[in-house]
Amino acid sequence: MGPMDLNSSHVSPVLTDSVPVNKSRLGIHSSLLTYSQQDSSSPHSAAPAPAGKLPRTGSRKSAAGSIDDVRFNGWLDAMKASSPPRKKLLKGSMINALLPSNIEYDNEDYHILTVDYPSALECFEKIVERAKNNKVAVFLDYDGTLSPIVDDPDCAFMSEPMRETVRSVARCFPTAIISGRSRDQVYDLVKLTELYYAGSHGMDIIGPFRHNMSNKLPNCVNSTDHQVTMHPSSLLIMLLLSCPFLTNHFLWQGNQITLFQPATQFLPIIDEVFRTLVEITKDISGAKVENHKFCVSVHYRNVQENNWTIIGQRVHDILKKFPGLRSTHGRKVLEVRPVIDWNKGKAVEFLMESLDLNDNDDVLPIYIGDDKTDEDAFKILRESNRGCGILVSSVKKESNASYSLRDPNEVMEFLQLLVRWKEREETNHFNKQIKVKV
Ligand SMILES: O=P(O)(O)OC[C@H]1O[C@H](O[C@H]2O[C@H](CO)[C@@H](O)[C@H](O)[C@H]2O)[C@H](O)[C@@H](O)[C@@H]1O
Repeated sequence: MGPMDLNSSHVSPVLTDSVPVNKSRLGIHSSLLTYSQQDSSSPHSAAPAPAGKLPRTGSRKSAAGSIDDVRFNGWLDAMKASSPPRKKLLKGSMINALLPSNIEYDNEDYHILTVDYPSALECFEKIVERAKNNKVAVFLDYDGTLSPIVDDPDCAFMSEPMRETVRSVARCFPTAIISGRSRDQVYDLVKLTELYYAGSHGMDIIGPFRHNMSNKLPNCVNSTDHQVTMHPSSLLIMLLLSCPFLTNHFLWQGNQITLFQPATQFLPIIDEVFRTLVEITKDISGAKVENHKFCVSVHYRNVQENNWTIIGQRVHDILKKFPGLRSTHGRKVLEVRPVIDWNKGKAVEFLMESLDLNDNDDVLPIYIGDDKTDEDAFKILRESNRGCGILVSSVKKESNASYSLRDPNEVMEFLQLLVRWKEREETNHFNKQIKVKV
C-alpha cells in the first residue's frame, strides 16, 4: 500500500451505481465525493452541485420510472440475498449471544467456500511466514466477526473470551475496530481502551496522533481523547455509577489523538432522514431504524418477507428527497450513508497512515470482516498486494479477501494463534539476544 491516495476516486464495489465527481460540494474535499444519483449525461448520476450546495432534487423524472423500477428490483434481490442462510437463528438474548457456538453450519457449504478462500486456520503458518520480520496491524469488523449475528442489534454482545482475546491482540499489535455502528456504540459493546475505533463505516475515526494528518485531510483534528469523546450524558452516568470502564475510557487518557470525521456536513440531513425513516417504517412490524451518527441502518431481519418490498420501496422513495445520501446493503439491513468517497478501505488507509505504517514495505495489515462493507477494505489490501483479507462466512460468497474463517469462534481461534505466535517470536528474539551477549 502506498501513501494514502487522497485524490483517488475509489469506488465502492457495493454501490449499485457510481460516478466520480470532481467538484467540491457541501464543503467536502472533492476527493471524498464519489457518488451521486443523477446526471445530465447519465441517468445513473447527477450533475455536480456547486460548492456548498446540495445537489438538486427531483430531476430524475424522465428516465426515472423505468430506471427506478429496474434498480428497485435489483435492490429487492440484494435484500433477499443479504445474509447467509443459517440453520439456526440465534435469538437476541444475552445468554445465546454469549454462546455463539450453538450455530450449526453446513460443513459442505463452508468447504465449497474454502476452494477459493482457504481457511486462515489451516493456512496459519503460511500467513505468519509473511508476518515474520514485519509489523502486523490488525483491523476487525464487529458484527458477525467479533459477535455472532443475532435478531436484535441491541443484543449483539461480544463474549468475555472474545474480549480477552481482542485485548491480548491489541497488546501485541496496533489494533482497530472498523464498524458500521456509531463509534460510541461499538465502544460500548467492546469496552476496550487498548484499541482504535472507527464508527459509521469509517466516517468517524479516532486514531493515534500524527503530526501532519490535518494538513493532508480536511475534517481531521488533532485533540486530546477526553475532549472529543466525553459528552454530558456519559459524564453524568460515570459520576452516578462510578462505572470503572467509563472512568478508564474518559479519564485515564488525555493522550493526543487524531479525530477524523469526513462527513460532518451531513449531520443535519442524517438526523432528518433518521427521523423520517423511523416515521415511515413505524407501521411495519419488526422494522428497526438505528442512528449511527454519520449513517442510518434500516433493519428488516425481523420483518416478514412479504413486507420487504414495502420497506425497500419506502427507503428508496425517501432517498429521492435526499440526493446527498445513498443506500448500500448489509446483512438484512439497508445502510443509508452520505455520498462521499469514504469507506472501510479508506479508513484502513487512514489508520495505517496515522500509525505511520503506510510507507513501509515491512507491514502486514490483517483485516477480518464478514460484510459487503468489508469488501472495500479487502479490496484495498488486495490491490496494494500487501496484507491479508480474511472473510468470515460459512457459505460461498464472492470476495476480495484471500482467506476465510467460518464464524466468530474461528475468528477468536485465529486471533489467539496470532498472539501465541507473537509471544513465541518475542521469546526467540529475546533468547537470541541473550546468546549474543553471553
Ligand atoms: O460493520 P459492522 O460492525 O459489521 O456493522 C454492520 C451492521 O451491524 C449491525 O447489524 C447486523 O448485526 C445485527 C446483530 O447481530 C443483526 O441483527 C443485523 O441483522 C445485522 O445487519 C448493526 O445493527 C448495524 O447498524 C450495522 O450497520
